[in-house]
Amino acid sequence: MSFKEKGLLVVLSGPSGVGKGTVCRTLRERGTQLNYSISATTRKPREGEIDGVHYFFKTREQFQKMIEQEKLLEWAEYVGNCYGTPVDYVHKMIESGQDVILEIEVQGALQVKKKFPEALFIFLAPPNLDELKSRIIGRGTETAELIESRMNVAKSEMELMQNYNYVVENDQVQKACDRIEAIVLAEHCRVDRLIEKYMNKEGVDGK
Ligand SMILES: Nc1nc2c(ncn2[C@@H]2O[C@H](COP(=O)(O)OP(=O)(O)O)[C@@H](O)[C@H]2O)c(=O)[nH]1
Ligand SMILES: Nc1ncnc2c1ncn2[C@@H]1O[C@H](COP(=O)(O)OP(=O)(O)O)[C@@H](O)[C@H]1O
Repeated sequence: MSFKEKGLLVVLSGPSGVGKGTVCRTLRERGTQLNYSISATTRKPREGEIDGVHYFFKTREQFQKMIEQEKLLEWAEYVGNCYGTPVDYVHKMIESGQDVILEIEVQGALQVKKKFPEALFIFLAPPNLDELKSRIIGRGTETAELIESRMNVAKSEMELMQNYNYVVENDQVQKACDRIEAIVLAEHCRVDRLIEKYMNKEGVDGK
């Protein structure tokens, strides 16, 4: 009989343009054992984005229905569009012992904290705000007006980092990924996570 352990829910958030998408993609390329939740959004697809791969693209009405039917673990309106995490995927993975990572903005992360206080909250921080702006401009996906909106949101988002367990600076992508992998590994070894697993009668007594 083997010991049972639930999967870990990792919430990675931080301001737009800090590099969340890049870091998640790099973790995936490295083969890090994390499952990536695909969010629903009312945002229009960018060039190259595929429905069901990058996001589940929804109309406002469809998104509203998902909220009413309690299909979202959390959701938030961000710079004029709605984004939310489908709850079923997260539960299925965690219950079957697999880790899940959510790449979401800060308001949604705070909602997850209320529902899943045992999740691991990591705030990805830019080296400074000038660098953040350069990254958003460099990505070339936003108009000048949207860049300003995202920068204004970013400044208030930075103040919410105190709600997180860890802050990881994304100065260099590979270093940021090393830090995240180390944090996730350490989290798996925490006594308060493992005590139930090892002290569970079924697990201890079973041969
Ligand atoms: N709360 C919440 N935020 C999300 C979700 N999916 C994506 N986001 C966040 O929404 C923000 C905007 O996403 P997007 O338009 O794809 O732009 P980008 O991530 O800045 O390239 C980012 O901060 C994402 O992390 C979600 O399911 N819930
Ligand atoms: N550590 C880094 N150093 C320099 N540029 C970076 C770094 N991380 C990400 N970038 C660049 O910054 C831009 C925004 O990154 P992205 O992953 O889209 O951010 P987010 O998902 O947080 O909005 C992209 O052009 C990306 O290539």
